[in-house]
Amino acid sequence: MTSNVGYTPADKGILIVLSGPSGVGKGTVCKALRGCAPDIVYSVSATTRAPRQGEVDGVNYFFKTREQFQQMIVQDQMLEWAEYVGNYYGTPRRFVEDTLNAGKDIILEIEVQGALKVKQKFPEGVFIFLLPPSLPELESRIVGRGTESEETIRSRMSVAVDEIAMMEHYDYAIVNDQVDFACSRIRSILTAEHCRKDRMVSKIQHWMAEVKK
Ligand SMILES: Nc1ncnc2c1ncn2[C@@H]1O[C@H](COP(=O)(O)OP(=O)(O)OP(=O)(O)O)[C@@H](O)[C@H]1O
Ligand SMILES: Nc1nc2c(ncn2[C@@H]2O[C@H](COP(=O)(O)O)[C@@H](O)[C@H]2O)c(=O)[nH]1
Repeated sequence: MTSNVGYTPADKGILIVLSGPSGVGKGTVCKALRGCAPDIVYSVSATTRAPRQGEVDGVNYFFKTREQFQQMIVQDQMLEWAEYVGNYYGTPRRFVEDTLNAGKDIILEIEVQGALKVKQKFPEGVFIFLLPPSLPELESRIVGRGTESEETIRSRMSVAVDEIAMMEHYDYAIVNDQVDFACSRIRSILTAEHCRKDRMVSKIQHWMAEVKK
């Protein structure tokens, strides 16, 4: 018999974490998911990194100074946070909790250190790791995006190998060969996760209690 310990009650949303090395296509896949899975809510992270061209505060990230970011940590506003290649990144806690409590699924696009912290708090979450078809293809995607300096690309590529080694802590791994395939695999995972009997237990227990009344 499997235990339902740690599983989200059926009336709560599912927390999905999407990680993968820089340039693998997390942002691109999430953007495509917005079109094909409009019910999923997206968590907007806070960061001390400077905005890239076209990035909008409050949409892509909440852009913060280091002082503001530290203040958010001290005030317990972060579900998790991590330092990645010289900048801080973190997930505002309240929005995630409110979304799950409202019964909606939410996706966090975050790196591996933060993902492990989330896993401690939400072991019932669904942890998905996005892989590149190869390391040369990963490098060519970061370079091709044209947003990073050569030095930053080198740093991100060297972290990438260690990040991929952390894949064992995730529930699913998807190769982002084509964006639409990656999206449909994520949707399939989510459909299956919604059907896990463990997630249904609290609902069934409620029905049983009603019948016994
Ligand atoms: N399946 C794919 N095939 C080819 N190119 C892709 C694919 N997915 C994403 N890309 C391209 O790779 C580059 C990096 O994608 P994206 O910015 O989404 O990566 P990311 O994982 O979010 O990176 P970061 O962690 O640095 O923010 C972009 O130029 C994007 O268009
Ligand atoms: N631990 C967290 N990691 C985050 C968060 N938001 C984004 N990220 C990850 O940081 C790197 C770099 O992002 P970039 O936008 O500078 O390319 C990437 O792996 C993101 O997934 C967060 O809130 N917490």
